Amino acid sequence: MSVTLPPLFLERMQTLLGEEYPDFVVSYDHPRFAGIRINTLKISPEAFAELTPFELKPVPWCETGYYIDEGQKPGKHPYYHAGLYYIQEPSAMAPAEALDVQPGDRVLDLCAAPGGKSTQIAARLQGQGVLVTNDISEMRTKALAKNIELYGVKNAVVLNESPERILQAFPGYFNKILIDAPCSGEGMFRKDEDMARQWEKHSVEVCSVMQRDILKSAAGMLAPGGTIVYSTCTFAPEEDEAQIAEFLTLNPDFEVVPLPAKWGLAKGRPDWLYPPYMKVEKGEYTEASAAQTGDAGRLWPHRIQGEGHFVAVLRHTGETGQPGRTQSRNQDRDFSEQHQEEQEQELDQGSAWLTIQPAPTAQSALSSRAAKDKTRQANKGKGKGRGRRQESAGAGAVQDQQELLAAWRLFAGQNLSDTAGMTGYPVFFGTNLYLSPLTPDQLNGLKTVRPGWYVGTVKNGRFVPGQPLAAALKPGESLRSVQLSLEEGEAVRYLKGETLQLPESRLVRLNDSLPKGYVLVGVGDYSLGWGKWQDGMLKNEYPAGWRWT
Ligand SMILES: C[S@@+](CC[C@H](N)C(=O)[O-])C[C@H]1O[C@@H](n2cnc3c(N)ncnc32)[C@H](O)[C@@H]1O
Repeated sequence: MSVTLPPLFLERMQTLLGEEYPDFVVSYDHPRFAGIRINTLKISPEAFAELTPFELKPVPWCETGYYIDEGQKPGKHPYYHAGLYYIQEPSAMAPAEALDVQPGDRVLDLCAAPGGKSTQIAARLQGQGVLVTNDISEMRTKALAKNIELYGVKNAVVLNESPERILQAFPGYFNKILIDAPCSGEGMFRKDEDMARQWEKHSVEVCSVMQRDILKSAAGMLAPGGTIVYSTCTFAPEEDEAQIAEFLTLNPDFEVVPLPAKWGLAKGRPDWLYPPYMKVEKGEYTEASAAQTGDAGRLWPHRIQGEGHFVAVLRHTGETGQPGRTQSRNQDRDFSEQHQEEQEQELDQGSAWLTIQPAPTAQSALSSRAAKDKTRQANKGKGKGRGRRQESAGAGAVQDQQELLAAWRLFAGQNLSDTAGMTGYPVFFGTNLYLSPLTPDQLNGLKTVRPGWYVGTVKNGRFVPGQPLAAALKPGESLRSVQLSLEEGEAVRYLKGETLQLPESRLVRLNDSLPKGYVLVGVGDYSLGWGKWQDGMLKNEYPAGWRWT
């Protein structure tokens, strides 16, 4: 066996798996499986198949997932920097698929860093609805925020909170919740030998306690009729079936939705709820709850091509639209419908939701009465306090915010086409402007890493567009764009931060825009970042922290 596995782990797996055990153990001698998932916010799987440099083989349980051969370097390609795919272990693609996210849903990803499943959820939302993505680890939320930005997600809020505190802000709010729980990681041993070295029986017990608490908070945040997907990358029944059996015993208004009996997915194991080494008395769970754990799914490394996962789909049996089980602020019927209605009502009442229509000229952007009125409305009540990291907005700050919005409108008018979908609640962090799918009040008091889509900031009185703005735009949405070549190494030179010589004839210009100014730079049709063109030179605006090294 190429991986050294903890003896106690092997002993327990032998007890559990019996006749299947030899196949399970032999699977650790095989090479691990690597995969990529196509980011459909940027490209369709069909279009990617036309340009891919990799040999692709479909992952059966994920329409956008593909196996790639070990040894290929998908992280070292300009298409990776264009956010065309996420590098993801194939069995880890199953939980977000099981959540069956639809455009317009309100989704919470509670244990989300570094963002594999959040980017998958965002692609399913297609920019409609809300994704609140959270992780308790401040350090890990940095990678999460970067991935949300790289993959061109416009409608996500990134939090660094405990589930209990999110529950206080969002009781009964979400119709889909993913808990990709912290776990003892037994399914990671082949991929990451450190996990095997750090495993000890104790970690199963510690993780079980965390998982129970997270499930409890999630139940309180789910709207009637909603769905929670609970997943782990471990095989220990204490962290898998036992969590589900206990949850159902405590929450009889939930049921397990069976996973499809195909693709080599195995069923959950109710018979593992009382193995000799687990400290539970028979009868701890109701019979119905115990039986339902059989409808959960297990991905085994000796049965499928992947490292292993446990997935349970928990559906609240209450009717969507009925008064909530919790004191929900939002007991609604159809989420996309409601979200749209709320926005329209707010617009009617002249309140905060903002649709930035790029203004045709500088003058009209600044003098537009309507724009000024809306700005005033957008800033109403801003002094009441917001996300912990947000600046408190005194009179000076409100003035700054009005100037920031005016600068943004001016930038949008001079640089973006009217096909660019620029909508959201304006949220200000100092001089940084975000467009958020949630109101500032909804984020009030929460430790917010990104309140929404970062569009830019003001420096020396001028609007400087953000990298996430570029990452989420398509070439036709910017008045100036350029397609750099892959073969001649232009794209890599841009990604390394070089200034490029570029004749004016290479610029694609819309609406008679002048050549001088911000240019959306792409590899082929897929945006990478900003450049500034003047006199045959493309000045590089790709951020230092994102560069190709
Ligand atoms: C399995 S990893 C998540 C992987 C992620 N879903 C993905 O697909 O990229 C589990 C995460 O849970 C986070 N975590 C641990 N305890 C937590 C808690 N109480 N609330 C929220 N997140 C927690 C960890 O920091 C870790 O990033």
